[in-house]
Amino acid sequence: MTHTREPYIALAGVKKSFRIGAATIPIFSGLDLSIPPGDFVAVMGPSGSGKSTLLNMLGGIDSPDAGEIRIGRSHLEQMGEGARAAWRAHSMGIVFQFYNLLPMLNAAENIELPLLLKPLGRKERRARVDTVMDLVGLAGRQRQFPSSMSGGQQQRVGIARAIVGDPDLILCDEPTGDLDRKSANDILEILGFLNSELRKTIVMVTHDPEAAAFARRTLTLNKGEFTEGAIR
Ligand SMILES: Nc1ncnc2c1ncn2[C@@H]1O[C@H](COP(=O)(O)OP(=O)(O)OP(=O)(O)O)[C@@H](O)[C@H]1O
Repeated sequence: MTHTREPYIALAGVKKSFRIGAATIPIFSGLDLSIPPGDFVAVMGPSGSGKSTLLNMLGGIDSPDAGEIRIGRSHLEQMGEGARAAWRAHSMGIVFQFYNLLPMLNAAENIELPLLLKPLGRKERRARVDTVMDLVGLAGRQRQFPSSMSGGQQQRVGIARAIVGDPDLILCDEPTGDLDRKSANDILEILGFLNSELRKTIVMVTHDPEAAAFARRTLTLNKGEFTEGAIR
């Protein structure tokens, strides 16, 4: 039996700049990154260093100007918008700082949303929603609306929605940025469980060194380059 040590996420020579009027603002001019399957990586770095831009490119929401972004067997930089949308629907889930829940839908309906893109019957969808709600500690709260939930509970809904399609990759953009310490740690423990028990690969952008300590590895992004470890 051969053991491959292929990275799960591989960025090579990624270039990205934004144009504002006549000015071009370079963000990355040759970014490399290698993340093995099943890792839990915290990405730190000063404001404006490109953390959200990186996450958007890993999620196939934004594309690089040049270079390669491979996730699993998929070369995102070679895909058109339609193929990337299909890849997003099957391969990754995103957890946002401010939850991004739809206020007119209850918890179960919010979590069910990504499944509506899949060929699943209503019964199967509801069974999967119940399973992930149990997993994040929201059993029995199916009919509760986001407006009546605490921040920590809303983020549990956000995580359940991210994992209901069973993606290999979870991207988190400041997932605890809106939470008190206790709720933040509860959320980070759930992410840790998803990583260690369900083998999800997690990339989490955070400003919080205590949050980063829950990851297996911390990278700091600064001036277009990664360095190993947290900001000192
Ligand atoms: N769509 C865009 N158009 C123009 N400039 C952009 C765009 N998106 C990001 N930028 C610029 O790119 C740089 C990196 O932004 P990004 O949001 O990725 O940084 P960040 O590290 O996530 O910052 P923060 O920690 O403040 O969230 C910033 O200078 C930002 O102004």
